[in-house]
Amino acid sequence: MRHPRDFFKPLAVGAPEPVREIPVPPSRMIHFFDPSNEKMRAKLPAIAAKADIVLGNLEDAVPVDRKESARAGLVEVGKTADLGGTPLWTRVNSLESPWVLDDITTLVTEIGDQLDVIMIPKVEGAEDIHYVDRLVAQLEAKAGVTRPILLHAILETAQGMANVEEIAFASPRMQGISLGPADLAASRRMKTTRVGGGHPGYVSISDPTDAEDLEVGRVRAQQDPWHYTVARMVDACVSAGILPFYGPFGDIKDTVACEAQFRAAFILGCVGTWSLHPVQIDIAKKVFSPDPAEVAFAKKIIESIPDGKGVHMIDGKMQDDASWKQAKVLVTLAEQLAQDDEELKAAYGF
Ligand SMILES: CC(C)(COP(=O)(O)OP(=O)(O)OC[C@H]1O[C@@H](n2cnc3c(N)ncnc32)[C@H](O)[C@@H]1OP(=O)(O)O)[C@@H](O)C(=O)NCCC(=O)NCCSC(=O)C[C@H](O)C(=O)O
Ligand SMILES: [Mg+2]
Repeated sequence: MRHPRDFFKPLAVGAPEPVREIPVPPSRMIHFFDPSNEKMRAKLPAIAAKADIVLGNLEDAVPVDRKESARAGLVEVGKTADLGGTPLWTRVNSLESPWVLDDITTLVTEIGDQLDVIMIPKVEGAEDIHYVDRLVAQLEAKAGVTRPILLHAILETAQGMANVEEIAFASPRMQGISLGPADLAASRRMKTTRVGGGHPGYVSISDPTDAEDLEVGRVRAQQDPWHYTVARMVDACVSAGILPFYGPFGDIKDTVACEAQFRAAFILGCVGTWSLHPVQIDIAKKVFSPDPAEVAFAKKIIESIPDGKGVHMIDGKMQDDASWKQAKVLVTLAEQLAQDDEELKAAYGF
């Protein structure tokens, strides 16, 4: 284990100094695009104008015969596309794959100053992050990259889940963690073919209203199979000072269920999610920007309790030091998002 005092020294001579605080720009959605797809590359400036973050995906969903062209396409994006200041991320291939070394080497040396975050799939423990951390530092030094590239882990194996805390604390480069529900479901041998979201078999059932007939009057409600995982990921991230994200929702046509899944993650503490299709950008924006009515009530709490202490009744509800802090979370997020968004500024009354 590294000595805490060494944590902020570069891991290679000439690499930029590690960051002390993780930057928190609007991060409501990480929009995935396939850089081997010329049409998607051409549309990227328009997508970047709407999305908080754009991510060139090199891993799953990119066919084997397009791995090289996806990498080259992302280099072209980094060198030529006008993203108007929207952060550019990548998801590289997994660490056991034959492509990842070339992914990281090419991207850091060719477009290291354009790349904000490298997302690492299927992270199983701190050792995976340590490997990438040192490699990226060596490449940053070689290429003269001026600010450190951050790392983001995807939780998508049972082993990774068991080690989520050590992953979150593994390096000062750690920016955040996302849930990878498809790979995680497979790793855990969960019985679902869905990419995120609920399942009609995962339900709670009310008691029967007729003791003789067990079918009568019983209400079934689908539960969220990702509740435990997301909550644990949020705790690991917050305790390490990094950002938790939900992941993909694969049923692109079911915008209603997508919104419900995103909202559950938002309420549990996630700062954002992935969008796989342009339609999911607007859903994420709506869900991960706090509701103006809640923000108005939170502002009322803060205004009514200027020192944030003691017990108060506001609109019939008890408020105290702790609920003042809850209100602060909502208002701080709303203020941050409203800075670059006139519509939200008006909606929140700032
Ligand atoms: C899911 C898709 C394959 C659907 O694509 P398509 O059938 O082409 O959808 P549409 O016809 O509705 O598309 C309309 C137009 O929008 C463009 N489009 C579609 N998706 C994107 C996008 N992500 N970014 C930019 N533009 C997009 C289409 O080109 C159409 O354009 P036009 O013809 O000009 O009108 C597709 O959306 C897609 O490939 N999405 C990304 C999928 C992806 O990245 N998957 C990997 C992440 S999820 C994962 O890996 C699982 C995870 O790791 C885990 O373990 O859980
Ligand atoms: Mg995956």
